[in-house]
Amino acid sequence: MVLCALRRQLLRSGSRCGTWTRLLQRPSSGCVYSSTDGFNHQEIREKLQAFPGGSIDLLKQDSGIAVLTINNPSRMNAFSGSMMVDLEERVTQLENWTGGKGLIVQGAAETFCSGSDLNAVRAISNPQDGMKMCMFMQNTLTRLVRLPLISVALVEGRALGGGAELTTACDFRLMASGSVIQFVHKHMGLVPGWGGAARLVRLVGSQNALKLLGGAVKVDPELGLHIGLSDEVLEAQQEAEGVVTLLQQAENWLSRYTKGPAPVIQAVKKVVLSGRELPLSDALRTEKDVFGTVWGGPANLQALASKPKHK
Ligand SMILES: CC[C@@H](C(=O)O)C(=O)SCCNC(=O)CCNC(=O)[C@H](O)C(C)(C)COP(=O)(O)OP(=O)(O)OC[C@H]1O[C@@H](n2cnc3c(N)ncnc32)[C@H](O)[C@@H]1OP(=O)(O)O
Repeated sequence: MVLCALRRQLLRSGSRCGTWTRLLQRPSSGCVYSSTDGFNHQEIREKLQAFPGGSIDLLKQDSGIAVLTINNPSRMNAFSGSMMVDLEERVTQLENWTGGKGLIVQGAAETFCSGSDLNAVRAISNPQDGMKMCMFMQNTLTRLVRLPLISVALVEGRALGGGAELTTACDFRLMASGSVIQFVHKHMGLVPGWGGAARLVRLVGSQNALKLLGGAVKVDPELGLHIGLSDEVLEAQQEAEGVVTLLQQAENWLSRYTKGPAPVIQAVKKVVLSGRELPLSDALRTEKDVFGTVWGGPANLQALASKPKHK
């Protein structure tokens, strides 16, 4: 669906790869659904705002790593309607962050996210509203995936339903010991609708995805590592100066991949993203375009002047 929509968009506008490059530069235009699909962005925003509670908090740090916190602890960080709108706004802020390199998505109060707020879900349980919410969240999470930042979901406690789907919208998942990712949709008489199934298949393969969705399997850190859903298990750590929090551990893990100037790290994410999402010939052309943005750039010239040895 994502690729089809993307290809439709590319074909509509002529030069396919040039357009994809523009999408990478202005990812907010890379939504899956638009008015041509009958999607009325303003209408669904207003509907969602009618279900308030909680917040999505963004902290942009000088290190170039931002922390996005799903914050609704009294409901195990379930997504209220206003939090869905908040998330979209935070993603817009991140798209415009020229100095950004990395992103950590976490839940408040030692748990990740228990999916949609069931109170809001009950109120919009008719098919029309459900489809609108689904398109809104797919657009937002697709834009999250396509941020030019290397992203990590820090999973502590439970990531259930839409919370499990959110973890798949990040490049990496770090699972704290004792944490669980569970696609509980089947138990709710549903399938994922925020793009989580499509992304899961790409992450763990269709066999594993069928098992996780069909069995509503509880994925603990060990199973997560085994099937490639999780990239690392984080344990509570003690250091001479005190406890190293899970967030600090996640930042240390991510900073291995975000050292260097923002334009170079963003270019890294863009070439990997196009390789992940596009057919090979289109991905190669995009890689050429992104290469052109760093070739002869300040970091490249500085590296050439310093006669580097990569020992
Ligand atoms: C398309 C829909 C789909 C999606 O978006 O993709 C979904 O996400 S549907 C939602 C899927 N999630 C769930 O079904 C989670 C249901 N909740 C639970 O299973 C449990 O609450 C828990 C998350 C496993 C935690 O259990 P426990 O530790 O025993 O705590 P409590 O049950 O007492 O929860 C504390 C408090 O939080 C409220 N809560 C939890 N999850 C939600 C939620 N998704 N929506 C609304 N409220 C939620 C729970 O009701 C408790 O509130 P109080 O009773 O007022 O204390």
